[in-house]
Amino acid sequence: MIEPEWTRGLYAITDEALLSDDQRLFSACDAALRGGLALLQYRDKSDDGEKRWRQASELAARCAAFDVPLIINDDVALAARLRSAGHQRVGVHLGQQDGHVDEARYRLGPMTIVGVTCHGRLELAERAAAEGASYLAFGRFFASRTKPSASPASLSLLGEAKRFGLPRVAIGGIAADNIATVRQAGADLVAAVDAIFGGEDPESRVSELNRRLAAPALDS
Ligand SMILES: Cc1ncc(COP(=O)(O)OP(=O)(O)O)c(N)n1
Ligand SMILES: Cc1ncsc1CCOP(=O)(O)O
Ligand SMILES: [Mg+2]
Repeated sequence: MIEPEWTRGLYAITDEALLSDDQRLFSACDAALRGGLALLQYRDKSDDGEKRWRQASELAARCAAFDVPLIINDDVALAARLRSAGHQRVGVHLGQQDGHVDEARYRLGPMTIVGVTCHGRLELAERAAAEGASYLAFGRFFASRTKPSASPASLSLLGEAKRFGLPRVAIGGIAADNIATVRQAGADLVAAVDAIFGGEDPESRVSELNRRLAAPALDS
């Protein structure tokens, strides 16, 4: 089977503190998309529904121009609304408290990308795979400025999770100096907030991360 484009590479995640208004958010995401992303996630933990709809719809259009799927963090209803508005390549990322894969699939359609947080636990990955997740996200692997409270995960998990046959995402404190480590350990996708949006010039940051990601993993 030919793997879809989105199953390997860099996965950028937005942050409302780093990208605090529409102009910053859209220009940083455009720059990151130009640098070369496999996926972009809209992660906004506010409860401002009007802002979330406005920003997510604009990002969905921008992602479509680059043929990159947009993943909505936490919010199946927002993803469903975007899909109803014609944004077909919109998926969702679910944490352990964010709802069930089968319900998300029912609302969003069978081909939708539904990613699941598995922290550092293979039994969560096993369950998510059985429920029909599209990818399994593990982490955090390093200290994270964005989410310092995230529980730590061990790198060996990435190799062990190969048996589920789904793209493995590594997240948490990943930057230019450690991205090759998670790739070598088996990550198919590498997710990052701060390393992409935590400073100037997301396009160069993404290009540099992609350059370092290009080394083949030991298990592929
Ligand atoms: C790709 C990816 N992996 C993990 C997470 C974390 O999801 P969750 O555990 O639900 O925590 P919040 O992001 O909602 O704070 C993620 N968002 N994306
Ligand atoms: C959402 C999330 N879940 C685990 S770590 C993390 C934050 C990742 O951000 P950063 O790449 O800045 O560590
Ligand atoms: Mg969540």
